[in-house]
Amino acid sequence: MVSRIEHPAGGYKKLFETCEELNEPISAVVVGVIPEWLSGSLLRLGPGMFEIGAEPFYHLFDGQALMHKFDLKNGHVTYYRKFVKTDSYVRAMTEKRVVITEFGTAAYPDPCKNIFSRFFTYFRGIEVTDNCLVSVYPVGEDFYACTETNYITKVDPDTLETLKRVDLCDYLSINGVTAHPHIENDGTVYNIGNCFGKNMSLAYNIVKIPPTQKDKTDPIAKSEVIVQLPSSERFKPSYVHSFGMTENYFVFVETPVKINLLKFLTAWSIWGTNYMDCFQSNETMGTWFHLATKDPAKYIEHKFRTSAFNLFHHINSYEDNGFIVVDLCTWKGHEFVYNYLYLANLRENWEEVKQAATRAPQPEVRRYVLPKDVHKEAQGKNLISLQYTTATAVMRSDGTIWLEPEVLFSGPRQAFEFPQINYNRFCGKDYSFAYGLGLNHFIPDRICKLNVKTKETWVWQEPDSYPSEPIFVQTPNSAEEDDGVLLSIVVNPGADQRPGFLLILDARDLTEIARAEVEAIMPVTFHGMYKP
Ligand SMILES: CCCCCCCCCCCCCCCC(=O)OC/C=C(C)/C=C/C=C(C)/C=C/C1=C(C)CCCC1(C)C
Ligand SMILES: [Fe+2]
Repeated sequence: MVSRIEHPAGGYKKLFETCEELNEPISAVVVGVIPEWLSGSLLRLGPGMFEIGAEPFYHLFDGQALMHKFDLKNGHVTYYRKFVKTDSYVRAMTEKRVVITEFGTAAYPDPCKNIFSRFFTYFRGIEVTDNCLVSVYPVGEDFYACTETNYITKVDPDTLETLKRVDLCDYLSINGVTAHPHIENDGTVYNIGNCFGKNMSLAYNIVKIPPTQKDKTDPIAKSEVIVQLPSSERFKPSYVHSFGMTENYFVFVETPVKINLLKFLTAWSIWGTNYMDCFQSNETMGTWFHLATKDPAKYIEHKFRTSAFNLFHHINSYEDNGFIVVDLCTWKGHEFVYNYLYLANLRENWEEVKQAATRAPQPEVRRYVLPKDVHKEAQGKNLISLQYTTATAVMRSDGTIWLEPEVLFSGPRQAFEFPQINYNRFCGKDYSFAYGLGLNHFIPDRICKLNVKTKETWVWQEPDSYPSEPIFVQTPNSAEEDDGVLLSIVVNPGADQRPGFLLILDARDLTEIARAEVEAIMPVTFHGMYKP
């Protein structure tokens, strides 16, 4: 699953260039035959504007949200994209400068304002961004583009029009929620987010949004916090990007990448500070695993500990004979991986890109196994009796349970990231296959498949081609877990014609079924969904 390709031409730099939105969908040229049953839309989000006039954005997670759509119908394909008209975007367009502070770029006061109005803007504090460049997901019958703050933006999945901004703080006690909710087949949405409570009390709150209501009222109005998980440090919550869910449990991994709350809250009144400035690593805590039951939603007090890693994406979790199996895309160590994702670094020439990635935390796909029942008398023994894994959990004299993982995939500076599974059928259940985007020194250059039971791997890769997270779509009425297709947006900036395409792979062996090519280059996209 490691890359066989180098990138001396630096075509990946195009992933980080501003593009224009489209006035109408454009037709694609289809090579191959698209399955008849594949009728729907691939929706994806990412940054599309990397500067406002002469003011650059500095970090990969700062550019203004661009929503992409590939429509598939009767073997034909069209491509469309629009900027999401967030406050961040609209005000930047109006004032022709960065108005709202983004993840790694601070906004400055309007130089045209007089000293008094600048003074009052200062004391209003810095506004939290609604730049929803990370993903899109359904809530009831609606679709929301999101980042990780308290703002989500309702969009029309057909026209890509921006409909309204929703402030989750109006309904829930949270400061933000992840862009990786879990969605059950009936439409129930679960998510997790930081909550900086009253008296500086800190917790991670799990929230539940019910499915479509009989009376057609907005399900978000009925959302609630169902359980609180404690923070390892009083004033420093950890950064949380995703969480795990089995049939009966929530799994939350608390990593050593911390938000310094005092800095975060005070920084908001100091011009020039951004979100990235507020992170700091805890060099001694390692990583903590937390469990809670789903129904009734209740925190479980066991103290699961392991060595330090960064975690962005859970792959899947499931229960097996009294154990909880948790598969993760980890990055070893406590240094924040996002420190390596400044645009200046990603736009470097290939040799420099490789050099920088050598110093960064190293990726590894790992399986951790947590015992549901823990007995004090079992001190010093491995509590895991599942025959198929080498993962261990050992109770120590202080009552903590030390976890050691089984490595499912490891390659130097070769990440299996942006994982996907056959979600509708296998989320929370014993499963075999994970699909992912292969990062070569942080550059996405292949699509990978991993059999988590046998560790067998498959790869799709082409020279000078930069794919996105592969989304699995199941063949209707199929029995096999991997009977379906993978959809990925690929750019090949060196191509003479039609440098961007929708790639359709057979999920069984990653062979190409078809591609739908367009006369456009798409900047990087992070996450998205297939809407049948
Ligand atoms: C697709 C290829 C990309 C090329 C390089 C990728 C390298 C990947 C390395 C690891 C994987 C990382 C995955 C991250 C994916 C992603 O989509 O991240 C985007 C995240 C964003 C934009 C997060 C924004 C978060 C904000 C603004 C949070 C704000 C807050 C806090 C920091 C504290 C609590 C309050 C609040 C306001 C929520
Ligand atoms: Fe993510």
